[in-house]
Amino acid sequence: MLLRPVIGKLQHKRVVLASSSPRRREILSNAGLRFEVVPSRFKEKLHKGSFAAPHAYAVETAKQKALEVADRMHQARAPFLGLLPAGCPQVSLTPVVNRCPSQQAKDLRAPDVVIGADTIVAVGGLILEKPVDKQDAYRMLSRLSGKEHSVFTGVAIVHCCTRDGQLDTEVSEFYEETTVKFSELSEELLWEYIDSGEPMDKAGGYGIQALGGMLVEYVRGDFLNVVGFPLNRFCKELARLYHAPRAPGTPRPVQHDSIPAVDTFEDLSDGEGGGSDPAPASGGLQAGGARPQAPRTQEADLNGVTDSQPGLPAGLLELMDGFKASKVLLTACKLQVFDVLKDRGPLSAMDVAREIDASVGGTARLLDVCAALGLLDKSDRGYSNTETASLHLASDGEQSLHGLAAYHDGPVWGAFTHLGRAVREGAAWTPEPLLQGPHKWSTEATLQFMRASHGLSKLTAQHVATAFDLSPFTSACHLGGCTGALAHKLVQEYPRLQVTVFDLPEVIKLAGDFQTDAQPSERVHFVPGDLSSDSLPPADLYIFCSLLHDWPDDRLHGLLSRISGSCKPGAGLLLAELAPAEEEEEASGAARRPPGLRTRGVGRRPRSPGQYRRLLQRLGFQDVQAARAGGLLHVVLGTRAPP
Ligand SMILES: O=c1[nH]cc([C@@H]2O[C@H](COP(=O)(O)OP(=O)(O)OP(=O)(O)O)[C@@H](O)[C@H]2O)c(=O)[nH]1
Repeated sequence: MLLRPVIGKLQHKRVVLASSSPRRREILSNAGLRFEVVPSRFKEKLHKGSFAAPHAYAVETAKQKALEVADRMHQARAPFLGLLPAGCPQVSLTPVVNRCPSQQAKDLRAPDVVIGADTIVAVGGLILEKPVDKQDAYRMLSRLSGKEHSVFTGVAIVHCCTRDGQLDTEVSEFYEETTVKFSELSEELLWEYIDSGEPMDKAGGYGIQALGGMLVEYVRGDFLNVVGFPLNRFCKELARLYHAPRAPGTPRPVQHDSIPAVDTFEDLSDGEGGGSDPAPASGGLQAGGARPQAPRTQEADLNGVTDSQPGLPAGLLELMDGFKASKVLLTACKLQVFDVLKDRGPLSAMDVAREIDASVGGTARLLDVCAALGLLDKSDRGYSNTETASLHLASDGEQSLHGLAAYHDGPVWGAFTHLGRAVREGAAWTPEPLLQGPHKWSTEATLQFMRASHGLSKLTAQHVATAFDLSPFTSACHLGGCTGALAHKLVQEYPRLQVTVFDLPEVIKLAGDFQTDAQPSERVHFVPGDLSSDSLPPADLYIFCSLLHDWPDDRLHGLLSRISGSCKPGAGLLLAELAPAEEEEEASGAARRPPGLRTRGVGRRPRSPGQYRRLLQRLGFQDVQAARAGGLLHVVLGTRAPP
């Protein structure tokens, strides 16, 4: 695999993307880079007039963004130290395996590499950034109408290391220019576009990757550079940094004791360290088990002197104390910290303590750790939610995962607290209510499970519904469809589609509590039943979502062959299941997999799309295709062949 070695250069490092841009995150994760996201707080207000050229402004802003994050992460190590027992080494509180997609918690290791970027549009001597309001977007877009302009993205790659408690950084920076020509835009088109809301968080007021693409006559240069990150140039820069032959006596380009010497990279073959090898990130842990960092042997230190001491087992230490960060997050959710701060921050610790009815000292400590984990922002004026916290950790809102947090803090935490007993007795690693079987679930236990499932389904529904064009189907049945979150998304997307939600009677009875639309769709029907024993409602598309990944093979084969047997030729089977850890990490370093809702423990490794494809083909399905759904799931669709 020739593509991987370049990105693979960063594989064993703690890489941080200092950007809130979802586009940058996607570009880099699609390229297989593993990283965390810590948005920069650097205010983009450098004096433009003091730069000789627009690109210099973009590069300097990118650099300041990255340095601010490197510095903050370095500072943020302090609040954790008090949490560790005396004599405990300074290790991460958060194992990679527990990182939720958007929480990107910080840990105690300083980052190895921080990447910052800034995209601007330059036209007629002016620099355009993101519009501040609609009028500003109008001014920008009318300036671009009918003309060519340049898009510059400045990028800074900051290598960090800590010496005697001080942060040392070394910056590589570059920029890329792309020329874009707009068609003449009528007033009507302009306002329609502005009213779509798309321009507001985009440099120059347009998104070339979406509706804005319709305004563009041609592009000269790297398209991804316009979208926000010049991937091609970035890879060349990595290759230059890590491959460049060193003239005798010249310093190594990267001065960091956790980055292998240039010579080491030069020797890497594809199979060894170039990225196709699912070796762990530095000190990181993969779902399914600890993979301690390989001991460091002959690496160069700052002065080029080799150090033959073996490295510390950072991965193991992370694994040992990672649960603390989870508990901090779950506790803050349970105490409604993120609800109190939503739309109201910054608030002092005292104000928050009053609202959550807790001690001031205890609250201040909790808030500090949340800030160090990247869940809250802390300033002189107090604490406020990060965007992620407001979006996913407050209890209201379309993308809230509050229910999932409560489920983990309650039944899942309980099950894992008694893991030793479960192992001794050979019991499943399963929350007590699920263990007893659905007919024994209390209403509250069922509701708690459904809240967790509902949050996760709402988050993934759009991706699943649109991974393939399902418009040829007129009836679908979501098996284990729980609250109907996916069903409602499907009927929104496909106006001809009728969807049946099939789930246990206990679940269906309570599903009505989760309907938020004033007018629930008449095209969604709920049917109670048991997958393993009852006959399935007729449909020309059957769907499973996040249900089967940890089922044993025999049970899975049994169920799918029953479905295959009852499908008419041409009927579809769509499986949207968790991607295996290494695949998901390849696709998205930032989007790490949260524990599956129906995971019976942390046991079975999810199947790959190839495994599902082969299984479906064996069961009589043809034209089996696979697609990725939002970094977390992969979706496989097959059509029943004539017998
Ligand atoms: O065609 C497109 N052009 C630009 C974009 C997006 O625009 C923004 C540019 O803003 P900036 O570089 O300041 O980055 P931010 O979003 O503020 O994130 P940081 O946290 O890194 O400052 C960028 O998101 C581009 O992706 C686009 O989407 N399409």
